[in-house]
Amino acid sequence: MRIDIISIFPDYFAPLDLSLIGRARASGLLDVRVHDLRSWTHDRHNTVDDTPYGGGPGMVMKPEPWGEALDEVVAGAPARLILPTPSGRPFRQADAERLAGEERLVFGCGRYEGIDSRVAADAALRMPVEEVSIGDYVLNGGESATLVMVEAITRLLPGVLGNTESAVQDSFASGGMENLVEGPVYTKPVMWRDQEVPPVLLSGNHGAVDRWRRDQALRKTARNRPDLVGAMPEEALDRRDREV
Ligand SMILES: Nc1cc(-c2cccs2)n[nH]1
Repeated sequence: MRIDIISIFPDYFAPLDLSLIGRARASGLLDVRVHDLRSWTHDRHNTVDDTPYGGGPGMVMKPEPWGEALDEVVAGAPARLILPTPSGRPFRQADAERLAGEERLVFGCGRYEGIDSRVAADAALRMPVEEVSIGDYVLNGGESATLVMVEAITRLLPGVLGNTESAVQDSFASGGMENLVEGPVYTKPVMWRDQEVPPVLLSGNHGAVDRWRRDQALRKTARNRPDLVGAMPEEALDRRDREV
C-alpha cells in the first residue's frame, strides 16, 4: 500500500517513522510519503489560506495549492482521497478494514476553517473522495485525525502486526466479537497488590476461557457502550444467558 499525506505541518508525521509502522516502511511493506502543501505555492509568503467569501471568522485554505498538489501526487494513478473533517462521515473499524484493501490512499490535512469546497468537488471528477470524522470534537487540523486513521488502517495490513491474531481479537473486530469492546486482560504476576488473576484464565479450559472473555466483553460493552448493545443481534445477548 502507498499512502500520501499532504499537510502544511509535515513534521507532524514523524511518529510514522517509529514502531510497527516505521518497521513496515523500512521493510517496504508500506510506502508512506509526506508532502508539504507549501511546495505548491508560488508567492513569496507561500500563502495557503485567505479570508472566507461571505465573511465569518477564521481563514479558508486556498484551492490552487491543493489542486496542484493533488495533480502531482496522484498523477493519474487510481487513488482514494481521504479528507478529515468534523463534518465528515464517522470513521469506524469497518472503514479501516475497507481502506486497508486499497492500493493507494491520499490524506489531505486541512487547517483553519477548512479547505475551499471546490477542491473536493474537483478531485471527485478523477477519484473517489471521502470526508471523514474521527469523532464529534473539533481539532485544529486534520493531522491528528490522519495519524489515527493511518494507524488504524495500516495495522491491519498482512505482516505489519507481529501477531495477526491480536488484530482479530481487538475491540470492534469481526470474528464473532463484532460490536463488542474488549474485556479485561491480565499477565504475570498471578497476584498483585492483593488482586488475583481470575482463576478461569489459569484453568487451561479454553472453552471456559472463551465463554468468560465473551461474557466480560458483553458486560463491559453494556457498561461503557450501551449504544452498541442496541446494535447487537438479540440472539447474541440470549447466548450470554445460556452460557453463564
Ligand atoms: N473529527 C475531527 C476532524 C477534525 C478536523 C479536521 C481538520 C481540521 S479540524 N476535527 N475533528
